[in-house]
Amino acid sequence: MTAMEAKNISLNYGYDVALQNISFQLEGNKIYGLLGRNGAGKTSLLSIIASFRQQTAGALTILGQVPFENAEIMQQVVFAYNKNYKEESDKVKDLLQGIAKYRPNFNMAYAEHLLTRFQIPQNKKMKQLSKGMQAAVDATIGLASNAPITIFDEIYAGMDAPTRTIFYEELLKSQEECPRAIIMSTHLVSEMEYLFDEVLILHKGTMVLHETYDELISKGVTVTGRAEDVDIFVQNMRQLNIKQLGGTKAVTVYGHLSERQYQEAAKLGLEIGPVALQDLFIYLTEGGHE
Ligand SMILES: Nc1ncnc2c1ncn2[C@@H]1O[C@H](COP(=O)(O)OP(=O)(O)OP(=O)(O)O)[C@@H](O)[C@H]1O
Repeated sequence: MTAMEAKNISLNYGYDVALQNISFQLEGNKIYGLLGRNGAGKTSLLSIIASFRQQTAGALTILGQVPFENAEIMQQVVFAYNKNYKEESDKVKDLLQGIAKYRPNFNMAYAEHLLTRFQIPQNKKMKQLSKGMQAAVDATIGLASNAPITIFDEIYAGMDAPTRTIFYEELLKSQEECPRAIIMSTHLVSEMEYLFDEVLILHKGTMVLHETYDELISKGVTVTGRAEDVDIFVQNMRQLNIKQLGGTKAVTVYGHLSERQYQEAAKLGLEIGPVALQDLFIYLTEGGHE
């Protein structure tokens, strides 16, 4: 089922072009990783999906309808981002109760379970929580809303590693119980890649890639073995990453290996392993492939 469709979306801020001719579809039961370097346009795109902004050109539909100023559809989208709670005197539990009122699928029992796991005191005022704790409340709102389109815009950066791990665990569990389209923009590519069913890469306001995680990861391999043998094997290939430890070298290359290359690698005793999404991401957004 198509949960969202963008057709030739563009966004200008005055004379600045932030998004150019973006088209893609999201299905209702997948986790999407939205990657892009600083200023690529991720937040701009997510704000349009959440109806915080309107595109300059192009068409967007959510569950078959135009979302902008459409109250019914806006309830179906939750946009979790690092909100500024400096002035927020509401206690955590009151904030959640307020949100639950206009979110038809909000699961308060689950929200309470999440707050307990994140060790957030529910009776504290929002403005009295630390940045990381506020981010955990943003994550709680995003997960407990059970919205068909759930967006997390880089909310993880302020969370410490144990909190992020709890968030990832809960995200996967919650997606299994209540599948939806989840879009996560991130810079934490290597620690989050296992979450993604599909990956979208924005670069300078254009969508340079939208593929399943498995397709994307098959675009490269890592060749490991004796340094001299690896050097000869990869000499005519596009090298994305090189690591050397003593006489052993691991080189990540872009492209598929032929059957003959696999045989040659085996003869040389080279190990062929997967590519890290992070290496592909850096390569695809460095301009090296253009
Ligand atoms: N309110 C605004 N007014 C003018 N230009 C803006 C505005 N918001 C964003 N931009 C510009 O639009 C472009 C895309 O910004 P956006 O915030 O969408 O990128 P991003 O991919 O989310 O970046 P980051 O990873 O750094 O958060 C940038 O060139 C930015 O300077």
